[in-house]
Amino acid sequence: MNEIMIATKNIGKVKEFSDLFASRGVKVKSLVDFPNIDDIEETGETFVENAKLKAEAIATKFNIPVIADDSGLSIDFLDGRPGVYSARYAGEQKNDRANIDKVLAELEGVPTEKRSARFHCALALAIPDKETQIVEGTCEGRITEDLLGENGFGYDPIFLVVEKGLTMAQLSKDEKNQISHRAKALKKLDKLLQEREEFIR
Ligand SMILES: O=c1[nH]c(=O)c2ncn([C@@H]3O[C@H](COP(=O)(O)OP(=O)(O)OP(=O)(O)O)[C@@H](O)[C@H]3O)c2[nH]1
Ligand SMILES: [Mg+2]
Repeated sequence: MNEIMIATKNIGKVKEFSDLFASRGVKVKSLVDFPNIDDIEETGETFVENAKLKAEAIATKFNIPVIADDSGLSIDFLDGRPGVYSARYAGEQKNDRANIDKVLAELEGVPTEKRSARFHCALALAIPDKETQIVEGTCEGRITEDLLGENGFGYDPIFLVVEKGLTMAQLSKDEKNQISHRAKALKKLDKLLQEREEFIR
């Protein structure tokens, strides 16, 4: 395999997948190059359901193997929210800063030990006429009280990676790509891709 389509319009994800796949010698294409394709409605209740429906819709449309990523942040104090609504938590405009502000407002006054959270990533690999394969990865952390760092995307500036003492946005892209929910899920997908190489050529 030397090229893979990722069913996403999220530039942050595209950049991370490009870096993650570069070390595997695989070029990443995405829906950013196909702006006329409508967003696929995320009607699932779980990351897995949404990843599956995005991957299968685009694999059918293009008749090629496709990976989709459905991911988000689950905060324990908020009973797992924003969860599958992470991208649109503060509204349909999908504004990272507005999403962060909403989370920080909801956690105002909540003490450090109650600010635990984790990122989830479900990846679905859909290959026309084959059964869709699913893998998942998580990354544990804690929500800070202020934004710190410029790297990454989404909620990275308020997600403290406790063992590093830094937010995800303070890590370099290589550091994030060693520990992130996405990187962990992709490692699992690697195994599947190796096993299923014959399907992808
Ligand atoms: O700080 C973060 N670091 C991450 O590593 C990360 N991964 C996911 N997220 C959040 O979860 C939403 C995904 O929602 P999502 O899977 O529906 O994607 P999306 O709607 O942005 O694009 P698409 O792939 O659906 O086209 C994103 O927008 C972000 O808010 C992250 N935040
Ligand atoms: Mg989405």
